[in-house]
Amino acid sequence: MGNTQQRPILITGAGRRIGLALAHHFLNQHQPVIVSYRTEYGSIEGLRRAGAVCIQADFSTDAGILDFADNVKSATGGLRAIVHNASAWQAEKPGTPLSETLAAMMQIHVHAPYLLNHALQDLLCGHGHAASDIIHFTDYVVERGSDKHIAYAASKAALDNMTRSFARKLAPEVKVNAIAPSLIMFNDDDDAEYRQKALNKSLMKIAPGEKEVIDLIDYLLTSCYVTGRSFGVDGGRPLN
Ligand SMILES: NC(=O)C1=CN([C@@H]2O[C@H](COP(=O)(O)OP(=O)(O)OC[C@H]3O[C@@H](n4cnc5c(N)ncnc54)[C@H](OP(=O)(O)O)[C@@H]3O)[C@@H](O)[C@H]2O)C=CC1
Ligand SMILES: Nc1nc2c(c(=O)[nH]1)N=C([C@H](O)[C@@H](O)CO)CN2
Repeated sequence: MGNTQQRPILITGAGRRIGLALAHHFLNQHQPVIVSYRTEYGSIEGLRRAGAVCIQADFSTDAGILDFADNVKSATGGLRAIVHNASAWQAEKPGTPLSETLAAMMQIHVHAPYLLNHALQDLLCGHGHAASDIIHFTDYVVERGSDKHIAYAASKAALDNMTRSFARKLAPEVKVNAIAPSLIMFNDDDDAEYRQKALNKSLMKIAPGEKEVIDLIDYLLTSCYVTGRSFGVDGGRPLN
C-alpha cells in the first residue's frame, strides 16, 4: 500500500534507460513518482500501471519546460526530490550548424534544470532540514572536456556549476548534488569495437548498469549533510 503522505520524487526523461530504472526502483519501494517523458514508449504505460504520474514534456523550448512545471504543480503540493536526468548526448557533426548543437545542449542541460529548480522550489521547501533533494546528472567530461562532444561537455559543466549555486540558495532545507558518470550503460547501436574501446578507458573495465547510480541516489537521499558536491561514478577512469 503506497504511503499517500509521502511527497513524490520527480524524474525527468524517465521513458528509458537510467531514468526508467530509477522510477521503477522508487515505485517498488512504494515511493510516489512523477516522471516527464518526451517519446511515448511502451514503458510509459508500464510506469502508469506501477502508479507513476507520467507527464509528457519536450524541454526543447522554455515554454515546454514551464508548461511542464505548471503540470507538476497541478499534480502535487510538494516534492521529495527532483532528479534532472533528461539529456541528449549530441556530438558536433558535419551538416549540423554548430550554433544548433550548442543551443540544443544548453537547452536540455542548463535551461531545463535552471527553470525547473526555480519554478518548483516552493514544492521542495517548507518540509524541514535536509528534507528535500535536487540531483543533477552531469558527466565525467566536466573535469576533462571532450573533443567530440564540446557543446555537450560545456553544458554539463554549466550544470555542475549550478549544483553549487542551488546548494547555496536552497540550504538547509534542500540538498543539491551532482552525479558525474562515465560509462554506465551502452546504447543499442554501439558496435563491438566501440564497446571494447569504451570499456578499456576505465580501470574497472565494465559498464556497470543503472544500479550503480541508483545506489548512489539512495545514499544521497538519506544524507542530512552532503550538499553542493559532485560524485564521480567513473570506474577510476581519471587514473587510467
Ligand atoms: N548512459 C551512460 O553511460 C551515461 C549517462 N550519463 C548521464 O546520465 C543521465 C541518464 O543517461 P541515459 O539514461 O543514457 O540518458 P538517455 O540518453 O537515454 O536520455 C534520457 C532521456 O532524456 C530525454 N530527453 C532528451 N532530450 C529531451 C528533451 N529535449 N525534452 C525532454 N526529454 C528529453 C530522452 O527522451 P526521448 O527518449 O524521447 O529522446 C530520454 O528518454 C543523462 O543525464 C546522461 O547525460 C552520463 C554519462 C554516461
Ligand atoms: N544523455 C546521455 N548522455 C551520455 C550517454 C548517453 O547514452 N546518454 N552516454 C555517455 C557515454 O556512456 C560515455 O560516458 C562513455 O562513452 C555519455 N553521456
